[in-house]
Amino acid sequence: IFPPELRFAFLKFFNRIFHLFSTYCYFDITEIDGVNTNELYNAVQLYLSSSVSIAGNRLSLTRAVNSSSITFGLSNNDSIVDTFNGVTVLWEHVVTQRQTQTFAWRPLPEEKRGFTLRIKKKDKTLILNSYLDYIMERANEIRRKNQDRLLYTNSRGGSLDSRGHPWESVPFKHPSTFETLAMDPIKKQQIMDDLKDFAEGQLFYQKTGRAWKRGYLLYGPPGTGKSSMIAAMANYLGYDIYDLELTEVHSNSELRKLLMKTSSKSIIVIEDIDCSINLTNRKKSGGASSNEAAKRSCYDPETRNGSGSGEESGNGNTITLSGLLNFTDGLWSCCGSERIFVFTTNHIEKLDPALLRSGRMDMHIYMSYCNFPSLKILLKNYLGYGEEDINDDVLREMERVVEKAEMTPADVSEALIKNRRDKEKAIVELLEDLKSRGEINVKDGKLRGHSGNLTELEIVEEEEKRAIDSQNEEEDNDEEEIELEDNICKD
Ligand SMILES: Nc1ncnc2c1ncn2[C@@H]1O[C@H](COP(=O)(O)OP(=O)(O)OP(=O)(O)O)[C@@H](O)[C@H]1O
Ligand SMILES: [Mg+2]
Repeated sequence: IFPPELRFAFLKFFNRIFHLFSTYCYFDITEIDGVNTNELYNAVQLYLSSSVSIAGNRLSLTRAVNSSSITFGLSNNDSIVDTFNGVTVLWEHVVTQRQTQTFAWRPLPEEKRGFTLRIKKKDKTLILNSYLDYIMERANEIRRKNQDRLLYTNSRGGSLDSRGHPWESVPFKHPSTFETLAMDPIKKQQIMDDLKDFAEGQLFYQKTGRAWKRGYLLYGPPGTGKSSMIAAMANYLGYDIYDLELTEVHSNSELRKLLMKTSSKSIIVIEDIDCSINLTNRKKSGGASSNEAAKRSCYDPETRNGSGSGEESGNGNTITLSGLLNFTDGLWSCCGSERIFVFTTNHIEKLDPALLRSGRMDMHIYMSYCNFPSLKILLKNYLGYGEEDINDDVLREMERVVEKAEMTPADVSEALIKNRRDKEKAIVELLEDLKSRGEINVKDGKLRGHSGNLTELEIVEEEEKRAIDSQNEEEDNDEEEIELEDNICKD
């Protein structure tokens, strides 16, 4: 009887009256917002999956790509009650059929899915924002926990994939953990505490005005567990790893782009930093002592202060140390947060002292040859033997010779794997091996501890001191060079 316009206006009016007097307000979170996927929808789905109990009558089960576990979800048109800060809310999963599409850039799913959140009007201002933030955070946490770590590499040499990403990823399933890592337990605990403080330190970093990042320099002979330590860190914190191949990066700006495309909660690794690129002669490159170079640097602010992005030309690879330091330390390092930088090297003395200066890399970790505490961890890992399972004399003998032998944990692991079927034989052969290597080292005077009376800690300190001394010398030379440059400029 009524014309449709009138009917529509009446319904609208009625709806308004209804909402005016209703004690609830409703929020729709649709799966697809226009043509884009709505991140909040996925987050809510994941978040609710942690609150839905398996006891429900009808649940939807999903297992995402790269995920190692199954998540439960609300099935169609089901609802669930949740509480946050003492406020109760209701979530409903709404699924309706989509009307047939006439034209679309991208085919949309046939079903229109969404969540409706019902909150009491009086609670809306109290919780809405913080509740949604909390959901996003929880969802990220669940995602990280469910998903296997990812290992990213830039080995494609600067080319981008179809989505414009310079990084290529593979699932990362390294079994190394701090438990299996053979090193001094006290040092290990310090590193674990440091990592934990970092991961939980958002407020601290905010309060102190520091960028939320941390740098570790791992150094020591090959086979002492530097790469294993990185894997253990990633497994401990649940972070992804970005393995940065510096030789594949052609300029400082490319390095910056790579950094911008890394996600937070990740470890950015540069392995063998001394070998991957010649970063030592940053100011001397191109013969800076010649007049011509000095003149050029006078007019080129980037070369002059050594801290600009300084894309130098000439050799094919124009990435510079200042570019790298900007990457880890400068303003660019702060785009994104919660990042850990790890550099590894076998020769700390070859590194530019600028990298070693205090504040650059927050922690310098020396991965040493196998000592007695690490040996005990390896025996436990590979043979399942605790101290009580090994003959006391054998154990004391091992303790006496292990440091002289200068065997890396990789060598010891090899020796133990070889005889893992016959544990007694493994112990005997390992002891023989340790003894014979120790004797050879003492005979050749190879052990610095014997010839120069230095302990391991002193050796480490000596190496770092030598590196920093050489930096001071270099700075003196640089000052002379700059004076020369200034004179040339004045002329
Ligand atoms: N500290 C350690 N604890 C447990 N296993 C270790 C340790 N160090 C080495 N290993 C064993 O030796 C193998 C090689 O170690 P890793 O690759 O971590 O050494 P690295 O220090 O990174 O060597 P490189 O300097 O050559 O890269 C590992 O697969 C691991 O099984
Ligand atoms: Mg390694």
